[in-house]
Parts: sequence; structure tokens; C-alpha cells
Amino acid sequence: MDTRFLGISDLSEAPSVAVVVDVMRAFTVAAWAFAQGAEKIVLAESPNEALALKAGHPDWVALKDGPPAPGFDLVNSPGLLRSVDLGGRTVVQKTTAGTVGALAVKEASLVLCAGFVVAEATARLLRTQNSDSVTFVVTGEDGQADEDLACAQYIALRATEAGTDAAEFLRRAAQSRAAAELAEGGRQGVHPDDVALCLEVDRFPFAMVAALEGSLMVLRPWGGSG
Ligand SMILES: O=C(O)[C@H](CS(=O)(=O)O)OP(=O)(O)O
Ligand SMILES: [Mg+2]
Repeated sequence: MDTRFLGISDLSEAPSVAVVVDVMRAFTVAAWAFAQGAEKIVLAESPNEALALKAGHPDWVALKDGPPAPGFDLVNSPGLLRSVDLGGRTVVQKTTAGTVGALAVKEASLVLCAGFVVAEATARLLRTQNSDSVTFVVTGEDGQADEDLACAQYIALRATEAGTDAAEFLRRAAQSRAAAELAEGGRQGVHPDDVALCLEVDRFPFAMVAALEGSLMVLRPWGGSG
């Protein structure tokens, strides 16, 4: 399997298979939303689009990163989300990096969104595809975020070598700039357990597949019990 690791701005053409990685925190949050019962996640282009979608579907749940904001129901925090019942709900998510990365590859034939919490399920799906070439989109810090690069490299190895040890990859993620910033405290929209929750390898049995449904990019769980 030929693998490429690219930042969002490095994407020049639609890859065939893309794995969009955002460990802290968008796709850890997405996985928790499915674990809490969400049916699907619509990835919004902008905060205004998220609010417009919610206005058209008042039962949808709008989620944005940063501090709590008017019109939004939730923030981008796994620690805060894990106590919310989302049974059967549609979540609309807009974040700085993760959702932008997924939307940047919306023309790809297969788009997976991933973090450590769905690593093995993601690797398993890649194995079933038997793809010649997989593009990993390292969403944070324009491709330099080490928590995302480490996770992408781990999933790429796991897709070919089932016994790959996660320890070194987790160590890098734990020492990343994003982990340090989240651990600093004092920020709204952050729970003290967020970093630890983002570093739980294989916490969930499902992968997450994003695809265009009409004009919307929609993320759904794949496999497992999700
Ligand atoms: O909410 C997040 O973790 C980040 C935004 S910030 O860097 O923490 O402010 O967005 P994401 O798209 O999940 O990386
Ligand atoms: Mg991130």
C-alpha cells in the first residue's frame, strides 16, 4: 500500500482513498457522538452554514469548537460530550481543522475520518479495500501536528502489520502542542479529561465514513456496533 501524508493545503487533486485524521479533537468527538447514539454527523463548511442547517432542522444538534457560542448546542469536547444523550439525533459539526480536512477531500471515492479511538476499525476497513494508494490528511497545523501525524502513521502501519505497538505513537501525541494547549486549562469548551480521551486506542469498534449525500458531506459509523 502506497501511503502519502499531506496537510490540507497540500491537497492538489482528489485522492481515491483518503483518511482524514484529527485526534484533538474533532474525530474523537465524532466517535463519541456516535457512541452516544447520534445517527449521523453533517460536516459544515462554516459556523453560519451550521446555524442555517440547524434553523432548517430544529431537531438537529449544532456543535462547534472553541467556547460555547450562541445558537450552538455543544462544544468540541469528548469529555463534555460523553454525558450527552444523542439517541437518533443528527449532529452538525464545524471545527477549525478536522471538518475542514474532510470537506477538502469530499470528491474522493472513499473518505474515512479517524483518530486513535477508531484506529483498528479504520485500519481494518483499509485492509478490506485492498487499495494501492491511501492519502492521509494530517489536519492540524497545516500537516505538522504531531498528534495527527503519529496517528496517521500508526493507522497506516496497522493496516499492513496487525501487531504494531501503539506506545511510541501515543507518546508523540501526548507530547504534542495540541495536547499541551488542551492540558493548560482555563479555556472554555475544554474538559480536563479531553487529552486522555483522545489517546484511548480502539475505544470504539466502528470506523467512520464520510460521503456526499446531496450537497452535504455526511459522516456515519461503519462496522462495529456503531
Ligand atoms: O477543538 C479543537 O480541538 C480544535 C480547535 S482548537 O485548536 O482546540 O482551538 O479543532 P479541531 O478541528 O478539532 O482540531
Ligand atoms: Mg485537531
